[in-house]
Amino acid sequence: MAKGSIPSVFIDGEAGTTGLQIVERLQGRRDVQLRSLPPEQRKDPEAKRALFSEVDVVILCLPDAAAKEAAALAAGLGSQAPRLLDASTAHRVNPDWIYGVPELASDQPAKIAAAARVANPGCYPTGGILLLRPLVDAGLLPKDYPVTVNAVSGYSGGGKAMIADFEGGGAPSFELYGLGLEHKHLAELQHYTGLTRRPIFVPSVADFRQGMLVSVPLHLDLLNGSPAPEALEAALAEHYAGAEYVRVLPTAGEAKIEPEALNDTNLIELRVYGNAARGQAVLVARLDNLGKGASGAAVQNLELMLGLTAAQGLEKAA
Ligand SMILES: NC(=O)C1=CN([C@@H]2O[C@H](COP(=O)(O)OP(=O)(O)OC[C@H]3O[C@@H](n4cnc5c(N)ncnc54)[C@H](OP(=O)(O)O)[C@@H]3O)[C@@H](O)[C@H]2O)C=CC1
Ligand SMILES: CC(=O)N[C@@H](CCC(=O)OP(=O)(O)O)C(=O)O
Repeated sequence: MAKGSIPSVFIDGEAGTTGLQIVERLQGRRDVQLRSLPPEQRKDPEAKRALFSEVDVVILCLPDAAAKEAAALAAGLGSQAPRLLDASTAHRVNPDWIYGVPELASDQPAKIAAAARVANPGCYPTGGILLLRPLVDAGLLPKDYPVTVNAVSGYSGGGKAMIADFEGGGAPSFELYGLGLEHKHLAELQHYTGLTRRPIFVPSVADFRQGMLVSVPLHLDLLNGSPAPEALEAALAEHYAGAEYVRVLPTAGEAKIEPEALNDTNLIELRVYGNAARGQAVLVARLDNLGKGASGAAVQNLELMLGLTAAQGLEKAA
């Protein structure tokens, strides 16, 4: 039950890249009351503790260490504790938290709706998991398939520091990274796809602010039943039938795709590029790293947690 007549939300880290975009998405909604701390108190634990006890949900948009501190602070409030929605990497494979990908399985929305603690997914895993999990569940992709996930992100994915680097001219126009093969998203990527073999993940960042492509090359003869590319597309389409924000689209003969088309939306598009004669395919997800990859997903989860509808949110306050 809400602490007031309209559910209240505090965004801890509202001055950061993800936090600001959630504020933008929630501002003016009549069905949510946004609470805030004065800038000089935004890192003050006492001020946070007082506000945490007054609100229904705290959205954590903080670095991992600060997110863990905030979660501990909330836990210390006992029955006054707010529900938490954490945008950081800190709790994504923690069994005490519910993973905030509503499209993961048919019972996931209900789990998110009932959860006291929800971990918003990472931007790259959102693409990788939505591409791969239905193929694993359908028995097409063997769980021990040697999966490689390649991806490119806009530089806002690196938060305020990376934005300053790129916009200040201090960054290269394109760069591969994560080449130590220990990227922080690997744990959730493997856990929620159900893969038993650790995937190889090769992220990259380029000189555009926002947008993302995640791609997975596949050798079709190594999949169960050597499916045609169309069978992979059909399995994805069947899994996401009715999913509001996921579109499974034909490639329509196109052999290229750019990353920015879904910016400022909460949509994700999934495509299967295939060459049946060569027995090869590439799965591609396109999303906004700050939309379905972060802030849009957070608002989608918040709506589930509070029983709000997206349509209500579109009616701005008079
Ligand atoms: N950018 C993206 O595409 C995505 C980011 N995320 C995750 O969201 C979280 C936030 O990232 P992002 O917004 O990009 O990062 P930013 O660096 O842009 O913002 C982080 C904000 O948190 C503030 N902060 C740090 N410590 C505290 C504290 N103890 N109390 C209150 N505020 C604090 C920072 O303040 P100050 O400026 O003073 O340091 C800053 O304003 C991270 O965990 C990130 O991994 C998740 C998905 C995508
Ligand atoms: C371009 C860039 O640096 N991207 C970030 C991921 C952004 C993100 O989604 O991070 P979390 O969801 O885990 O918080 C990175 O690779 O660390």
